[in-house]
Amino acid sequence: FNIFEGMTCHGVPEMVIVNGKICVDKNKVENARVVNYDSTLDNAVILIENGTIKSIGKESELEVPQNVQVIDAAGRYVLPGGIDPHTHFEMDFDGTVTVDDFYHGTRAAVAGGTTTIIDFIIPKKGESLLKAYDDWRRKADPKAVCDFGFHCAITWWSPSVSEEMAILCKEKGISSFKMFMAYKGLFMLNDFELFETFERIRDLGALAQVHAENGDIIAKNTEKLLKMGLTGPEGHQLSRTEDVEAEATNRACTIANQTKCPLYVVHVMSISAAEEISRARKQFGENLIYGETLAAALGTDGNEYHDKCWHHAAAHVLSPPLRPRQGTKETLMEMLASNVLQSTGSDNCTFNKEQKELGLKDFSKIPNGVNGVEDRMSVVWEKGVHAGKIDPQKFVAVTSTNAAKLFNLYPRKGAIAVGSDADIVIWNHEATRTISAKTHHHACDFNIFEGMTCHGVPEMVIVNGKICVDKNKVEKMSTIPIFNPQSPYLGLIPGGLRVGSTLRIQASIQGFANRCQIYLQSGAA
Ligand SMILES: C[C@@H](CNC(N)=O)C(=O)O
Ligand SMILES: [Zn+2]
Ligand SMILES: [Zn+2]
Repeated sequence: FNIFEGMTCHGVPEMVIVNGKICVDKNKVENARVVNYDSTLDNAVILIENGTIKSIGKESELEVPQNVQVIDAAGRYVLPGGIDPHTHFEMDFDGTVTVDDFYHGTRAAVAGGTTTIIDFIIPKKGESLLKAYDDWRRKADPKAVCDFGFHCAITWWSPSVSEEMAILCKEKGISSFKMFMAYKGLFMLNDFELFETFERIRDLGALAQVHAENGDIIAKNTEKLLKMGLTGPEGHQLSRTEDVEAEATNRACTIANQTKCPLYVVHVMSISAAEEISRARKQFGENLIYGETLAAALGTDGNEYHDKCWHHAAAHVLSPPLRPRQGTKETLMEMLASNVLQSTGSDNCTFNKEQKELGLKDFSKIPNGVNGVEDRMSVVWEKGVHAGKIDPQKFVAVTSTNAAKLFNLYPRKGAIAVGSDADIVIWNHEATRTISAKTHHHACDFNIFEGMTCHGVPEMVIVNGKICVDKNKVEKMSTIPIFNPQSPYLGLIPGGLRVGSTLRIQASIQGFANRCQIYLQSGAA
């Protein structure tokens, strides 16, 4: 009942800004060119209400409610918010912590057009996975300004780990586990353990991920190079050349095939490793093997390790390393175009100058990791769409939808569709931006894309229906909400089964059912 029923009033709030966040809950995007991974719709209108996409269509087909805030998207692409499936905010790496915490990291993500991130819970060897989960939630919940999910790393193996994996799947919505084949003594598992973790992951209906480098070869090479007196950052790449990454990629794909466990190879950094994935997908099936590359691998290369400035070279140290091989960036983009690789992450794992100096005398002590979560979308647009290698639909696939499908977020995330979350980017494909640590939103003091000019700028970023970045209109508004009061943790749909390149998602009873369409492969049970 409304006591003012039928009363007509002058004075309508067109925009309500709370703590710098435009909070009006009804938006209408018009004159939109809506691009999903499989379709493009011109002159479309999107109605958003309470954080969800209410309807999409031509103006004449829709009932536009009162006091709706109108956003004109004429001349722009309207894309699903980016999903970055690989970040490490506030992560302890061998005794030092990444400087991008969940506030700076998610703020940088949203500033660049990414509206969902999936970070990694990394238990120490011997540590309970459930305790590590709680630790990461304590870090993320109070600070994240966009939705987030988690993968969990398996850094040691025992019956208790196996047990806790099931609890993470069933009660916490974790549906992917990462094993390290490198970082000997810190995170690394041996082949016997890999085999058993893959079997467990298969039985849980989850997805295995690997960091594919041969950790034993790296350890021996590091010893040799340091003994020869080669301590600089160039030693990092020399200790783990492409073949060391390709060998482990091959081995992981073999174990996936032997155990029939679906595998997603993270941060594919070389042509050799990508070729292994191409072969494995042909030999073992495209439903079993998936691959991800990084903005870093698409936007820069291993020649940076020979820079005369030690800090510049050390700032580019991550694992697997950037490759000096001519044509690597272009080939990895072609592998995305031809669906040998399915997604792009950032592996955002940032350390400042003083932290990188831990390796001043020994390259193996340089904390591994670089930035990428803010610039990933623009780098992929510049090296992909603007370079004529992929079209806007494929851009959506590799920066958002494929990750949503692989990690059980689709169609809630990764689509502009009725019922999906209103995570939307208004993308100006003609505008350019020049990347710099002076203007980025990261907490770190270095940007590996410094000076790079990219076509493709997120002019407006809408997160769960709230305008969080608005480059053109409300200048004074803080570009990102101070923090998101309710915890935006995405309890992923547990136990999603992967059938083919789409997912058959078991609708969970926890209320996703009405949002989650069941995709049954033709002929699937
Ligand atoms: C530890 C983490 C980030 N660092 C990196 N990739 O060098 C990873 O290996 O993914
Ligand atoms: Zn890794
Ligand atoms: Zn990583």
